[in-house]
Amino acid sequence: MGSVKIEHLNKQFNGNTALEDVNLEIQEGEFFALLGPSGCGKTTTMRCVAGFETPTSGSIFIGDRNVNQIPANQRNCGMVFQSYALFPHLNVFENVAYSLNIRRFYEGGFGTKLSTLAHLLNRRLGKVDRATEQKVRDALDFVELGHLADRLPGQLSGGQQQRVALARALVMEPAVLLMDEPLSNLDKKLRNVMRVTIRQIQQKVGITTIFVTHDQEEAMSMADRVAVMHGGRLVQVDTPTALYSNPANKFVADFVGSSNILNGTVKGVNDSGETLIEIGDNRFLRSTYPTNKKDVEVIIRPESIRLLTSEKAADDENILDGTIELSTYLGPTIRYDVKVGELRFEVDTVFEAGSPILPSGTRVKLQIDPNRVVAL
Ligand SMILES: Nc1ncnc2c1ncn2[C@@H]1O[C@H](COP(=O)(O)OP(=O)(O)OP(=O)(O)O)[C@@H](O)[C@H]1O
Repeated sequence: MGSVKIEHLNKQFNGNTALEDVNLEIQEGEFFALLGPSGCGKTTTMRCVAGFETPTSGSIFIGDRNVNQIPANQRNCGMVFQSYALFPHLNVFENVAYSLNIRRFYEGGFGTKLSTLAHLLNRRLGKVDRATEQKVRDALDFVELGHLADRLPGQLSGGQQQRVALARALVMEPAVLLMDEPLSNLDKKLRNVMRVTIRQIQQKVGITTIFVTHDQEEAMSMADRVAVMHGGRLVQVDTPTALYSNPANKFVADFVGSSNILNGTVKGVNDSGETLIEIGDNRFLRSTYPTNKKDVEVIIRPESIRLLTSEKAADDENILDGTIELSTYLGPTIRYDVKVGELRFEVDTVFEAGSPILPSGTRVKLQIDPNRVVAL
């Protein structure tokens, strides 16, 4: 069983809190991302699961088993790191075979220990018997590196090295795969390719995976569910779509995608049950988002705003008059910075070939769907 449960996990380093009451349940086969800025506790959470860090308090279960007292090498977790951590003097095949040999050493009887040690002394730890050779070949074929089995890591690209690291973790058939910023050393294009590769491999194997990243795009595009962390605490655990459309607070809204965040005052509820919010400058927005607060933070995604150039647009609370201050061409989209009185909005529109990019100074109207106005 590869499910993971974390209960009331706390971790302090020299009296400083790194994790505070972290509670998580990760389902078997789930691809789960831990997302947050540097220092928020992602790696510490993962290291506690792996057994490299001892919790100050709290419990960790892998399947039904409480693993608090179980050493790292018996937790059946596969690890993939940012740095690949391959042995430079062993070829690809030997690197993948390494962990199998180590297990053989620990689990084998005296004779096996002796023969594995002999390999070690000969610096031929990668050599395996026929029974395990097939496993290594299968793992390499799985990550499509069978043809490079004889290469040294230094003769591979970053993406290929990371696939070797993945094969080395998977060959052990772990219950849980733990990946700590595995794509951070790769350039953007390769990162995008590797996201798809890792996700496809994970789905094929069906292995429970915990993936640590500070890159929201990475987490959102790969994971079934994402836990957003901040200051050692879990802020929100949700599917990528729910995180994006219903952020629990300003931190999540800001960290996951870009947002227009305004201070608002709730003025009442109209006949349709919509909340009427004053956003300053005697301007109002209607929101279908229920709130019982008076002072709220209004969150609107840049792509939730329609930019109208027609003077004829009907007057409505949710149509604001503004002026374009800056137009930025981003390839598939155009980002407009629009001034509305003292307020500023970022608006994303889809770029259509042949249609003009509106220049600074253009008078526009911003139409905001009440369903897309989040009030927190
Ligand atoms: N071995 C350690 N000794 C002391 N403090 C530590 C140790 N490991 C982590 N910390 C502290 O615990 C906090 C959480 O660190 P952690 O590495 O888990 O964060 P992170 O979210 O993974 O950050 P990053 O994305 O930069 O790796 C940080 O304040 C860090 O300085």
